[in-house]
Amino acid sequence: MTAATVGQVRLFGPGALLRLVFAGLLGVLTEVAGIGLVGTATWMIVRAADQPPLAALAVAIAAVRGFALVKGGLRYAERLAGHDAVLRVLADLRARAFGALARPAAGTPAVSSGDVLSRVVSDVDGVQDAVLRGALPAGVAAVVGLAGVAGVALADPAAGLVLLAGLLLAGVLLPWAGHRRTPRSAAAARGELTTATVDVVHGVADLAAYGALPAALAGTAVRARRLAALEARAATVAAVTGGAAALVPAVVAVWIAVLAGGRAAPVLALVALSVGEVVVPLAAAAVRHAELRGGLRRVRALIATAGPATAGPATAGPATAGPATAGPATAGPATAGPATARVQDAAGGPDMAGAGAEAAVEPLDEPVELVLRGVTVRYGDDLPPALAGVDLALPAGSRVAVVGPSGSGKSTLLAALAGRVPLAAGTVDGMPGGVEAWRVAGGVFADAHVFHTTVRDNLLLGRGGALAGEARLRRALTDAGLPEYADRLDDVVGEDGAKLSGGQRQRLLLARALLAAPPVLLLDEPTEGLDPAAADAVLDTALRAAGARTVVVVTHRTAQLSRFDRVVHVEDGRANVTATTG
Ligand SMILES: Nc1ncnc2c1ncn2[C@@H]1O[C@H](COP(=O)(O)OP(=O)(O)OP(=O)(O)O)[C@@H](O)[C@H]1O
Repeated sequence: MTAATVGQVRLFGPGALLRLVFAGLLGVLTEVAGIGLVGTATWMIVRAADQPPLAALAVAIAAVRGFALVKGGLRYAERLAGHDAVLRVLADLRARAFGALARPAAGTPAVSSGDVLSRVVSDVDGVQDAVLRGALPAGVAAVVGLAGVAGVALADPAAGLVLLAGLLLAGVLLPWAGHRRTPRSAAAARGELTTATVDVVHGVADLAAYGALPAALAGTAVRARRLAALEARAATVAAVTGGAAALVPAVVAVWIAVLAGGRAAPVLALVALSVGEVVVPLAAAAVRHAELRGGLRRVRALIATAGPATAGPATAGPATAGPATAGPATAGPATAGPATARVQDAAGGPDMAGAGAEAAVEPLDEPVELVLRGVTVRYGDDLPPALAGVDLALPAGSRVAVVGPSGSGKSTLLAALAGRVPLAAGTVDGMPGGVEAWRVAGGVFADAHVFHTTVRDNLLLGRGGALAGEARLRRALTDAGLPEYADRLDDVVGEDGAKLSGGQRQRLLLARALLAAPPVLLLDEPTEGLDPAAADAVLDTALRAAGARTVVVVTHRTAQLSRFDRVVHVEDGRANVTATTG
């Protein structure tokens, strides 16, 4: 998808444009009624000072009443028409955005669900602001401003010139300056933040299991602060330019009052003030438009990825929902990912050094013997125990297979060893003092998550985010049976490994666990998704790579059992240990 292709995507069709023009026309009439009201009322007050007969003021009195009534009615109609047009545009845009997501054209790059959330919700909603607070008021201001200048100039050319100068300053110069000074990257920053947040929420168990949660939260906080800083800057620019613009009509009115003199002066001054008020909101609207610009482009880019079947509903007129085959939608947050040291540096927050240092851990090298005594785990008071009084010794360096029917408690046993579930009764003895449980026992759990970031960053989670030499990363990948990614460390793997096959995803998780290398390596079905021969080969290399560490593997493959010293049979939350002959 080229920039030109994206640029050609129309956000609304001719039908919506007609409705918007109608709303704009009502807006112009509303403002004219307002200006007429102010002008007539001022003239009437000035004239009343001469104490003329009431009949001389009758027409003016009727006109004031008429303008006031008409203005209220027109304002209501204008709001109705404007919102109706915009809400139709939004409904249509959402349908097209969902259509593009449901049936993307061939070759469309994947967008993370967090980023999609940001595009479909806040970016599409931004169109409402862009139209109602930007395009419509700008159109109305242009027409009313020109008509106002012409009217005032007819009565007093010098006053007309002053008004023109004021309108150019408040309605063109200040909005232009505000537009230029507003940071453009807020929409992309918002997308990055939602992507990172969704990733952290989905991967929170893994982040906790590898002790990387504080760093990930710190990284997300940095993105949040960055977005807040961009929004604060935009708000400051809007306040400064909007405040300056608000002063202009008052100065213009005083100037015209002095310039015109006589009875016409108050009428001209107040009419000029009313015309000036129409352009004042444009300064804030320009800043808002600058903020929304990135979002609007992202919406266009998303719609441009629609496949041929989703050329949009009949009313949409998306002329170019054509073949989109290359390039990411926008400067997308493809590598938001968990907060590793590298990502944090890029984000540049002040507290990142601390978070990175906290994350820098080396694997524990001491041998550990864990012993479970009477361990009972319950997931709810009214539920039967998932583990019921399990006794199990895991000598240092032992190789233990855990087998049993589905739902028998195998994963819960691993969770108990890793300290991931509270024990209703019993103890896990042998944990070295002063060391977090995740550094002693960890690995691949049933709910393991692959982060929407690079292969490298996914592996580094297994080192608590600490930088590891490329050679170690490559060896972990090779040991886990994923050598094809040894030279692709910077490939982004998609949301929860969407760009990997099921088997590759599993091997990436295994590589992460091998790199973390805790003294007790827990692997919950690490070769799931591989064919039997590949599963056996990967298990062999993984067991070899684990060296002197204890390895506990949940497996359904009885053919693999000969590789273990002992087999734990789990049934209804109870464990029976048998030694193997292999
Ligand atoms: N978070 C949870 N909340 C409630 N019940 C749970 C939870 N996790 C597991 N259980 C229940 O605890 C029991 C043991 O589950 P566990 O996941 O340990 O079994 P498993 O042997 O690993 O199964 P599988 O081989 O299918 O993965 C099951 O009855 C399961 O329904």
